[in-house]
Amino acid sequence: MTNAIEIKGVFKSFDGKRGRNLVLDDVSLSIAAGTFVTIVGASGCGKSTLLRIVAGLESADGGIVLVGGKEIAGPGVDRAMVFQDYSLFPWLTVAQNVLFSRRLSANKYDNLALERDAEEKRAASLISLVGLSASQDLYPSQLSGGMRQRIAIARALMSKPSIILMDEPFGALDAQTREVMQDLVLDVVEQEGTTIMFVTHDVEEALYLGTQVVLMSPHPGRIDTIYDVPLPKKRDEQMRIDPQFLQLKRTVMERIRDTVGLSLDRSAVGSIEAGA
Ligand SMILES: Nc1ncnc2c1ncn2[C@@H]1O[C@H](COP(=O)(O)OP(=O)(O)OP(=O)(O)O)[C@@H](O)[C@H]1O
Repeated sequence: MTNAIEIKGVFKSFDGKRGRNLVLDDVSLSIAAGTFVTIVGASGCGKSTLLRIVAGLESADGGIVLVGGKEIAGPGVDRAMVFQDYSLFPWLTVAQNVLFSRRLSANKYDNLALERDAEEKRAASLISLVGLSASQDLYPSQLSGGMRQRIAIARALMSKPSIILMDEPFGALDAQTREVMQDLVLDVVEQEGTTIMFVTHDVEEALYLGTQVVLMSPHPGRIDTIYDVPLPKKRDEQMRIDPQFLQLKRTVMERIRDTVGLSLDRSAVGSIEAGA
Protein backbone atom coordinates (compact mmCIF):
# COMPACT_ATOMS: atom_id res chain seq x y z
CA MET A 1 0.00 0.00 0.00
CA THR A 2 1.30 3.51 -0.82
CA ASN A 3 1.99 5.82 2.05
CA ALA A 4 -0.25 8.86 2.16
CA ILE A 5 2.11 10.57 4.60
CA GLU A 6 5.85 10.06 5.06
CA ILE A 7 7.51 11.98 7.86
CA LYS A 8 11.26 11.59 7.65
CA GLY A 9 13.70 12.73 10.31
CA VAL A 10 11.77 15.82 11.37
CA PHE A 11 13.31 18.21 13.92
CA LYS A 12 11.63 21.26 15.39
CA SER A 13 12.68 23.73 18.11
CA PHE A 14 10.98 26.77 19.58
CA ASP A 15 12.41 29.62 21.60
CA GLY A 16 11.59 29.02 25.25
CA LYS A 17 12.32 30.81 28.54
CA ARG A 18 15.62 28.95 28.85
CA GLY A 19 16.76 29.17 25.24
CA ARG A 20 15.87 26.87 22.35
CA ASN A 21 13.50 24.10 23.25
CA LEU A 22 13.84 20.95 21.13
CA VAL A 23 10.24 19.85 20.60
CA LEU A 24 10.57 17.20 17.87
CA ASP A 25 13.70 15.12 17.74
CA ASP A 26 14.23 13.07 14.59
CA VAL A 27 10.60 12.05 14.19
CA SER A 28 9.84 9.59 11.39
CA LEU A 29 6.46 8.04 10.70
CA SER A 30 4.76 6.43 7.70
CA ILE A 31 0.99 6.49 7.38
CA ALA A 32 -0.55 4.19 4.77
CA ALA A 33 -3.29 5.54 2.51
CA GLY A 34 -6.79 4.99 3.88
CA THR A 35 -5.69 4.30 7.44
CA PHE A 36 -6.76 6.03 10.62
CA VAL A 37 -3.75 6.84 12.77
CA THR A 38 -4.16 8.36 16.19
CA ILE A 39 -1.40 10.16 18.08
CA VAL A 40 -1.28 10.15 21.89
CA GLY A 41 1.28 11.21 24.45
CA ALA A 42 1.81 13.37 27.50
CA SER A 43 1.01 17.04 27.33
CA GLY A 44 3.72 18.99 25.51
CA CYS A 45 5.25 16.01 23.68
CA GLY A 46 4.79 17.72 20.33
CA LYS A 47 1.64 16.04 18.96
CA SER A 48 0.06 19.27 17.69
CA THR A 49 3.37 20.57 16.39
CA LEU A 50 3.84 17.40 14.34
CA LEU A 51 0.29 17.68 12.97
CA ARG A 52 0.79 21.34 12.11
CA ILE A 53 4.00 20.51 10.27
CA VAL A 54 2.15 17.89 8.19
CA ALA A 55 -0.59 20.48 7.55
CA GLY A 56 2.07 22.90 6.33
CA LEU A 57 1.07 25.45 8.98
CA GLU A 58 4.45 25.15 10.68
CA SER A 59 7.79 24.46 9.03
CA ALA A 60 10.27 21.84 10.25
CA ASP A 61 13.84 22.83 11.10
CA GLY A 62 15.10 19.62 9.56
CA GLY A 63 13.76 16.55 7.80
CA ILE A 64 11.00 16.30 5.21
CA VAL A 65 7.31 15.49 4.95
CA LEU A 66 5.97 13.81 1.83
CA VAL A 67 2.28 13.71 1.04
CA GLY A 68 1.29 11.39 -1.77
CA GLY A 69 5.01 11.00 -2.52
CA LYS A 70 5.66 14.75 -2.93
CA GLU A 71 7.46 16.97 -0.47
CA ILE A 72 5.10 19.55 1.03
CA ALA A 73 5.90 23.24 0.81
CA GLY A 74 2.98 24.63 2.84
CA PRO A 75 -0.75 24.00 3.20
CA GLY A 76 -2.54 22.31 0.29
CA VAL A 77 -6.03 21.23 -0.76
CA ASP A 78 -4.90 17.62 -0.40
CA ARG A 79 -4.94 18.16 3.41
CA ALA A 80 -7.80 19.52 5.49
CA MET A 81 -7.58 20.33 9.17
CA VAL A 82 -10.21 20.11 11.91
CA PHE A 83 -9.44 21.88 15.19
CA GLN A 84 -10.99 21.62 18.64
CA ASP A 85 -12.56 25.09 18.46
CA TYR A 86 -14.71 24.38 15.37
CA SER A 87 -13.31 27.42 13.51
CA LEU A 88 -16.53 28.14 11.61
CA PHE A 89 -17.51 31.48 10.16
CA PRO A 90 -20.23 32.83 12.48
CA TRP A 91 -21.78 35.00 9.75
CA LEU A 92 -22.33 32.04 7.39
CA THR A 93 -25.05 29.41 7.64
CA VAL A 94 -24.31 25.69 7.93
CA ALA A 95 -24.64 25.25 4.16
CA GLN A 96 -22.53 28.33 3.40
CA ASN A 97 -19.81 27.23 5.82
CA VAL A 98 -19.55 23.86 4.09
CA LEU A 99 -19.62 25.39 0.61
CA PHE A 100 -16.94 27.87 1.59
CA SER A 101 -14.15 25.34 1.17
CA ARG A 102 -15.24 24.22 -2.27
CA ARG A 103 -12.50 23.70 -4.77
CA LEU A 104 -13.19 26.18 -7.56
CA SER A 105 -10.85 25.63 -10.44
CA ALA A 106 -9.91 28.90 -12.14
CA ASN A 107 -9.58 27.39 -15.60
CA LYS A 108 -13.10 26.08 -15.72
CA TYR A 109 -15.00 29.32 -16.03
CA ASP A 110 -17.02 27.89 -18.93
CA ASN A 111 -18.49 25.33 -16.63
CA LEU A 112 -18.92 27.55 -13.62
CA ALA A 113 -22.67 27.06 -13.32
CA LEU A 114 -22.31 23.31 -13.76
CA GLU A 115 -19.53 23.19 -11.23
CA ARG A 116 -21.43 25.26 -8.70
CA ASP A 117 -24.37 22.93 -9.08
CA ALA A 118 -22.15 19.89 -8.45
CA GLU A 119 -20.61 21.60 -5.43
CA GLU A 120 -23.97 22.46 -3.96
CA LYS A 121 -25.01 18.83 -4.37
CA ARG A 122 -21.83 17.63 -2.68
CA ALA A 123 -22.29 20.11 0.18
CA ALA A 124 -25.89 18.93 0.64
CA SER A 125 -24.86 15.27 0.67
CA LEU A 126 -22.06 15.94 3.18
CA ILE A 127 -24.45 17.88 5.41
CA SER A 128 -26.80 14.91 5.20
CA LEU A 129 -23.91 12.51 5.91
CA VAL A 130 -23.23 14.33 9.19
CA GLY A 131 -26.96 14.41 9.99
CA LEU A 132 -27.56 18.15 9.73
CA SER A 133 -29.86 18.52 6.72
CA ALA A 134 -32.62 20.01 8.86
CA SER A 135 -30.24 22.67 10.19
CA GLN A 136 -28.56 23.77 6.99
CA ASP A 137 -29.95 27.31 7.14
CA LEU A 138 -29.02 27.89 10.77
CA TYR A 139 -25.97 29.86 11.94
CA PRO A 140 -23.21 28.35 14.12
CA SER A 141 -24.41 30.29 17.19
CA GLN A 142 -27.73 28.45 16.94
CA LEU A 143 -26.07 25.02 17.17
CA SER A 144 -24.61 22.84 19.92
CA GLY A 145 -20.88 22.10 20.09
CA GLY A 146 -21.40 18.63 18.59
CA MET A 147 -23.41 20.05 15.70
CA ARG A 148 -20.75 22.67 15.02
CA GLN A 149 -18.07 20.02 14.91
CA ARG A 150 -20.19 18.02 12.44
CA ILE A 151 -20.18 21.02 10.14
CA ALA A 152 -16.43 21.40 10.58
CA ILE A 153 -16.03 17.77 9.47
CA ALA A 154 -18.37 18.22 6.49
CA ARG A 155 -16.48 21.37 5.54
CA ALA A 156 -13.14 19.58 5.78
CA LEU A 157 -14.45 16.90 3.40
CA MET A 158 -15.86 19.38 0.89
CA SER A 159 -12.66 19.86 -1.09
CA LYS A 160 -12.17 16.06 -1.30
CA PRO A 161 -8.88 16.05 0.59
CA SER A 162 -6.98 12.77 0.60
CA ILE A 163 -5.97 13.50 4.20
CA ILE A 164 -7.74 15.02 7.19
CA LEU A 165 -5.63 16.18 10.13
CA MET A 166 -7.61 16.41 13.35
CA ASP A 167 -6.33 18.11 16.47
CA GLU A 168 -8.38 17.13 19.53
CA PRO A 169 -11.56 17.68 17.50
CA PHE A 170 -13.86 16.30 20.19
CA GLY A 171 -11.95 17.67 23.17
CA ALA A 172 -14.61 20.25 24.02
CA LEU A 173 -17.57 17.87 23.78
CA ASP A 174 -19.32 15.97 26.56
CA ALA A 175 -18.63 12.24 26.82
CA GLN A 176 -21.85 11.10 25.12
CA THR A 177 -21.63 13.52 22.19
CA ARG A 178 -18.00 12.54 21.85
CA GLU A 179 -18.89 8.86 21.39
CA VAL A 180 -21.54 9.72 18.81
CA MET A 181 -18.99 11.85 16.95
CA GLN A 182 -16.43 9.05 17.02
CA ASP A 183 -18.85 6.69 15.27
CA LEU A 184 -19.80 9.43 12.85
CA VAL A 185 -16.22 10.13 11.88
CA LEU A 186 -15.56 6.40 11.37
CA ASP A 187 -18.59 6.13 9.06
CA VAL A 188 -17.61 9.24 7.14
CA VAL A 189 -14.03 8.08 6.70
CA GLU A 190 -15.17 4.69 5.49
CA GLN A 191 -17.46 6.28 2.94
CA GLU A 192 -14.92 8.85 1.71
CA GLY A 193 -11.78 6.65 1.97
CA THR A 194 -9.84 9.50 3.61
CA THR A 195 -6.55 9.01 5.48
CA ILE A 196 -6.75 10.41 9.00
CA MET A 197 -4.08 11.64 11.40
CA PHE A 198 -5.86 12.37 14.68
CA VAL A 199 -4.34 13.86 17.84
CA THR A 200 -6.05 13.15 21.15
CA HIS A 201 -5.41 13.08 24.89
CA ASP A 202 -7.98 10.35 25.29
CA VAL A 203 -6.46 6.86 25.04
CA GLU A 204 -9.86 5.17 24.73
CA GLU A 205 -10.73 7.45 21.82
CA ALA A 206 -7.35 6.75 20.22
CA LEU A 207 -7.89 2.98 20.42
CA TYR A 208 -11.51 3.08 19.33
CA LEU A 209 -10.75 5.15 16.23
CA GLY A 210 -7.25 4.18 15.25
CA THR A 211 -6.03 1.27 13.19
CA GLN A 212 -2.70 2.30 14.67
CA VAL A 213 -1.97 4.30 17.81
CA VAL A 214 1.30 6.23 17.83
CA LEU A 215 2.57 7.07 21.30
CA MET A 216 4.97 10.01 21.55
CA SER A 217 7.28 10.68 24.49
CA PRO A 218 8.13 14.22 25.64
CA HIS A 219 11.27 16.35 26.16
CA PRO A 220 12.13 16.08 23.37
CA GLY A 221 9.18 14.73 21.40
CA ARG A 222 9.94 11.36 19.87
CA ILE A 223 7.97 8.40 18.59
CA ASP A 224 7.99 5.98 21.50
CA THR A 225 5.75 3.05 20.49
CA ILE A 226 3.37 2.22 17.65
CA TYR A 227 0.50 -0.07 18.63
CA ASP A 228 -1.59 -1.96 16.07
CA VAL A 229 -5.18 -2.07 17.29
CA PRO A 230 -6.42 -5.67 17.01
CA LEU A 231 -10.09 -4.82 16.49
CA PRO A 232 -12.36 -5.49 13.49
CA LYS A 233 -12.46 -2.50 11.13
CA LYS A 234 -16.14 -1.97 11.84
CA ARG A 235 -16.15 -0.76 15.43
CA ASP A 236 -19.10 -0.98 17.78
CA GLU A 237 -19.75 0.19 21.31
CA GLN A 238 -19.28 -3.30 22.79
CA MET A 239 -15.61 -3.18 21.84
CA ARG A 240 -15.01 -0.53 24.47
CA ILE A 241 -15.52 -3.17 27.15
CA ASP A 242 -13.77 -6.00 25.35
CA PRO A 243 -11.04 -7.40 27.67
CA GLN A 244 -8.39 -7.12 24.94
CA PHE A 245 -9.37 -3.48 24.36
CA LEU A 246 -9.27 -2.70 28.06
CA GLN A 247 -5.90 -4.41 28.44
CA LEU A 248 -4.42 -2.41 25.57
CA LYS A 249 -5.90 0.79 27.01
CA ARG A 250 -4.18 0.06 30.30
CA THR A 251 -0.87 -0.74 28.58
CA VAL A 252 -0.92 2.52 26.60
CA MET A 253 -1.90 4.60 29.64
CA GLU A 254 0.86 3.06 31.72
CA ARG A 255 3.38 3.68 28.97
CA ILE A 256 2.34 7.36 28.75
CA ARG A 257 2.86 7.68 32.52
CA ASP A 258 6.25 5.97 32.18
CA THR A 259 7.34 8.48 29.55
CA VAL A 260 6.87 11.30 32.07
CA GLY A 261 8.11 9.32 35.07
CA LEU A 262 4.66 9.19 36.64
CA SER A 263 4.26 5.44 37.20
CA LEU A 264 2.20 4.93 40.30
CA ASP A 265 3.50 2.47 42.83
CA ARG A 266 0.22 1.88 44.65
CA SER A 267 1.79 -0.25 47.34
CA ALA A 268 3.78 2.85 48.28
CA VAL A 269 0.49 4.79 48.64
CA GLY A 270 -0.77 1.99 50.91
CA SER A 271 2.31 2.26 53.12
CA ILE A 272 1.90 6.04 53.39
CA GLU A 273 -1.72 5.57 54.52
CA ALA A 274 -0.62 2.94 57.03
CA GLY A 275 1.84 5.47 58.43
CA ALA A 276 4.91 3.59 57.23
N1 LIG B 1 4.58 28.54 18.56
C1 LIG B 1 5.25 28.09 19.63
N2 LIG B 1 6.18 28.84 20.22
C2 LIG B 1 6.88 28.40 21.28
N3 LIG B 1 6.71 27.17 21.83
C3 LIG B 1 5.77 26.38 21.26
C4 LIG B 1 5.00 26.79 20.13
N4 LIG B 1 4.16 25.79 19.79
C5 LIG B 1 4.39 24.78 20.67
N5 LIG B 1 5.35 25.14 21.54
C6 LIG B 1 5.90 24.31 22.61
O1 LIG B 1 6.22 23.06 22.05
C7 LIG B 1 5.93 22.01 22.95
C8 LIG B 1 5.02 21.02 22.27
O2 LIG B 1 3.76 21.65 22.06
P1 LIG B 1 2.56 20.88 21.34
O3 LIG B 1 1.37 21.77 21.42
O4 LIG B 1 3.00 20.39 20.04
O5 LIG B 1 2.40 19.63 22.32
P2 LIG B 1 1.16 18.65 22.49
O6 LIG B 1 1.74 17.30 22.69
O7 LIG B 1 0.20 18.83 21.39
O8 LIG B 1 0.58 19.22 23.86
P3 LIG B 1 -0.91 19.12 24.44
O9 LIG B 1 -1.21 17.67 24.54
O10 LIG B 1 -0.77 19.76 25.79
O11 LIG B 1 -1.82 19.87 23.52
C9 LIG B 1 5.33 22.65 24.18
O12 LIG B 1 6.36 22.80 25.12
C10 LIG B 1 4.86 23.99 23.69
O13 LIG B 1 4.91 24.95 24.72
